[in-house]
Amino acid sequence: MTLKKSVSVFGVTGSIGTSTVDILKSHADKYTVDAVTAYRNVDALANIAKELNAQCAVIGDPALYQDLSDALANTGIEVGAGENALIEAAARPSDIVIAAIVGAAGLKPTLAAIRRGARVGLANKETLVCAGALMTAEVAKHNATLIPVDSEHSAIFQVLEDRADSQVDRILLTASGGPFREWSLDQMRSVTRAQALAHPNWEMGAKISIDSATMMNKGLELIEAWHLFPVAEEKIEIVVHPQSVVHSMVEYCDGSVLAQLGSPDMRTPIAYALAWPERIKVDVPRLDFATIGGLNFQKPDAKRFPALRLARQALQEGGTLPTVLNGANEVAVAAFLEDRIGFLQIAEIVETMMEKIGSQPLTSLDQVFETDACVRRETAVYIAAE
Ligand SMILES: NC(=O)C1=CN([C@@H]2O[C@H](COP(=O)(O)OP(=O)(O)OC[C@H]3O[C@@H](n4cnc5c(N)ncnc54)[C@H](OP(=O)(O)O)[C@@H]3O)[C@@H](O)[C@H]2O)C=CC1
Ligand SMILES: CC(=O)[C@@H](O)[C@H](O)COP(=O)(O)O
Ligand SMILES: [Mn+2]
Repeated sequence: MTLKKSVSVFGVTGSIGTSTVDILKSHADKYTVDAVTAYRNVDALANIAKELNAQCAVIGDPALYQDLSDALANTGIEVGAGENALIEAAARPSDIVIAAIVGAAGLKPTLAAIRRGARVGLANKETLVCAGALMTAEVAKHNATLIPVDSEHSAIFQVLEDRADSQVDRILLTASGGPFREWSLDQMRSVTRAQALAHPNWEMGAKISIDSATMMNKGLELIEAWHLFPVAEEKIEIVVHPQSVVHSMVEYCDGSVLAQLGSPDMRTPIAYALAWPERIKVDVPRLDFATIGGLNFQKPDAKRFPALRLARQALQEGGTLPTVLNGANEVAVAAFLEDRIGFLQIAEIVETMMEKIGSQPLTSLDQVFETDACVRRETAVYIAAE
């Protein structure tokens, strides 16, 4: 009989969070649940905490402490609220932490889990974009384990094994191209919020859906891949693959290309991060190749999707530039979702902030937090003045 593993889920009310809940419920013989967290969604958090028999529930917004306490009264579930409570929850001794908070808000709790040597299933790509080198150094220092949950990075992780950089010729990061893959720049000028949120293949939270539509998601994933896998930046290529069936590929020095394929359903990579190095059964739709018929691949269009160029520039220049790119993008995406700016302005604003703020050598995590806060302030001021 194998011992059950305890799991904490940060961002449990979100798209990745609820897919994780689904797997944990169907494998209750293998996993217990320690901490679950959300930001403002008290009712959903309380219901999930009760359903999973969690030990502890934390709400990010400190003003909602009493609401959560009331919702969990007489359950025996510990309750916390605010950023420090999120960090404390990550420091609790669960075996596995699924890091699925959206945006740079996920950085500090993820860091706390890494610092106690946990296994972290990382969905929160912004953590690696903002502070990749510092985070991977923390992983090594504390003997933590980082398992990518992002579908492309899970694919690469599954086919890369422990190959040395010298044996890898290319990492081929696949991109759906998003809802505007075939739209002209003129058409893209008047994109609505609803059109941008309608991803062709994946059901995801609002922020990453907009990132997919601008293809900034693939830019963030380029930076994420570079931090996760030991290859030179120029060996990471982005290829548009509209079906999102091939989740990414690795080309080796002998010409072999290994790919991981599957239905576009995040329960597969989440389950892999939970069960690694084993696999567990997941009830996802299976691929029917005869019905799919064909798989297509094409070059991304850097003119219509400037976010790709900006992300590669941030990766090449390094320092705090990826932090600037990420912070400006988060603020611009929020402004687009509130109908305060147009779709094409998102990348324009990111580019302006990268030029305005520039890059400093990366020295400490405190510097990352300060840069992130400064970029957010300046981007908000810039948007308000536009
Ligand atoms: N969705 C997907 O398929 C994929 C997502 N990812 C990455 O995973 C992460 C999560 O994405 P997704 O699940 O789509 O996002 P969602 O918006 O669906 O969920 C976000 C979660 O984070 C919580 N949250 C939001 N803001 C804060 C904050 N300031 N402090 C604490 N918690 C917060 C939300 O709580 P509340 O509900 O209370 O607001 C919610 O639980 C992102 O980094 C994304 O890029 C990667 C690959 C695929
Ligand atoms: C499911 C997942 O991993 C997302 O990051 C997805 O890849 C988004 O699709 P795009 O390829 O359109 O960015
Ligand atoms: Mn992805």
